[in-house]
Amino acid sequence: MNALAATNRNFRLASKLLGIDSKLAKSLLIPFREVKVECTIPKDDGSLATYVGFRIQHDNSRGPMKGGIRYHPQVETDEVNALAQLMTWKAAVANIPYGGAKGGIGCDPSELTVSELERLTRVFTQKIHDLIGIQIDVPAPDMGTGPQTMAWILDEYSKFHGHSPAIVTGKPIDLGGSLGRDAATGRGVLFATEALLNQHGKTISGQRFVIQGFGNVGSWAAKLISEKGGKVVAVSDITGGIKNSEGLNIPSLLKHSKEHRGVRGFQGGDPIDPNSILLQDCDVLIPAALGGVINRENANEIKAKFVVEAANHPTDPEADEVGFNIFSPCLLSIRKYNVNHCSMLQILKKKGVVILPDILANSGGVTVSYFEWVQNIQGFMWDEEKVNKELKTYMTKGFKDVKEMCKTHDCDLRMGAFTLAVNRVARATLLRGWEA
Ligand SMILES: NC(=O)C1=CN([C@@H]2O[C@H](COP(=O)(O)OP(=O)(O)OC[C@H]3O[C@@H](n4cnc5c(N)ncnc54)[C@H](O)[C@@H]3O)[C@@H](O)[C@H]2O)C=CC1
Ligand SMILES: O=C(O)CCC(=O)C(=O)O
Repeated sequence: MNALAATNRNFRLASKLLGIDSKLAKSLLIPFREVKVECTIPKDDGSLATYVGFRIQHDNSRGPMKGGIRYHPQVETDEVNALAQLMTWKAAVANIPYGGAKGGIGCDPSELTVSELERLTRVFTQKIHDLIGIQIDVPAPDMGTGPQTMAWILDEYSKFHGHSPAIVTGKPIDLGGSLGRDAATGRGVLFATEALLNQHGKTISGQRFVIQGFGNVGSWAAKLISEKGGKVVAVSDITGGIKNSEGLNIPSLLKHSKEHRGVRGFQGGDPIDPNSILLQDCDVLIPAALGGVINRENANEIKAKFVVEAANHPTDPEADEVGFNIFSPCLLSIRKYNVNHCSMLQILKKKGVVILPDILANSGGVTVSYFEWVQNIQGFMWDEEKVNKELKTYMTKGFKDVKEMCKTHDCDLRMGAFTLAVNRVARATLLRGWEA
């Protein structure tokens, strides 16, 4: 299922559970603004190249819109729309005062030089600078981007609007970035996983973890989990996969990955086909790369007991469902019975796999982005201990709030997170008098 259809499906299920009428549901679903820009830059060899950029702003009822900028060949309208909508729900689950947005450029950053990336980022910023703003829409890093990308956006934006550190988060510390933002999504994944395991009478230590993706999120999650005594038995990235049933030495793997730009060739384990990573034997599977990777083709073969969604929408609803589509009468006339009936058909659930959904599991990144924005606005820097302590408080509260919604609506964690989020955004929308 395409990313947008999948996200819309989760939204519709949640609004039915909440009893939201179709008029309000429509105004919650339709994006505020969708921008597509052509970015033409000179390449280092003197030729010209054009890349398509997007900024999609989904909702601002709870505050300025917030969300990352992704550089990846698969960036296109529906994907960015889905990611923007997920940001709205994620910020609401975390209970931070933001709406949702997402952006990106359809390009392969590994094929561009640093100076080409800088020119592309600056042209993209020139095209969207009047649509973003400290109280309007605040970008951040996502796949294929990082602190340097944010520094270029900050600099280009500041040429038009004066020095504006709060225009982006996830920027370098020297330009007003927050201590702890780099690690925040991975650290949030650790806190959320701890909360989940504790509910099941388990701790991080003693569990075997498999992680897909060894970039910002995957590598920090691996580091923090292994420091807590978790055994990371396999990881993969775009370059390859590596496995060691005794547990990989994560500090050595991090060093190798930095030096060789990927995990391939690491000597502390056996190489595996990266396409087999999700099927490796483990207790906790952490997809931390692309969307839609757990799908009806592989869901039956997943051996993990827990899936912690560090990536955005890694689980295709077709992995949750068999012969179940969003137009089925079962969903159109949904009642609690029908949701349970439909969930009976879910592959992963039938296997007893517990899924910690993305909008909760990876909300640590945007939460510390919020702390960064607050620090910039106040002109006062927090120490890292305070950042990490506050992050733990937010992640633990998010988990508790989601569990309460699960109890109220007798639903799984994904629907618990969606009902929590949609309810909060719906309340803000109604209070503002924005119902369509
Ligand atoms: N950076 C952040 O703060 C946040 C990121 N996320 C999500 O986490 C996921 C990862 O993002 P980042 O770590 O920031 O990106 P990144 O660009 O730092 O790392 C991406 C990783 O995925 C790997 N990868 C790409 N294609 C792959 C494939 N086909 N198979 C295996 N590995 C593959 C890359 O080699 C790299 O290791 C994305 O879904 C992103 O939207 C979610 C919340 C916040
Ligand atoms: O830090 C942020 O503002 C957004 C991070 C992001 O893009 C995400 O959570 O998917």
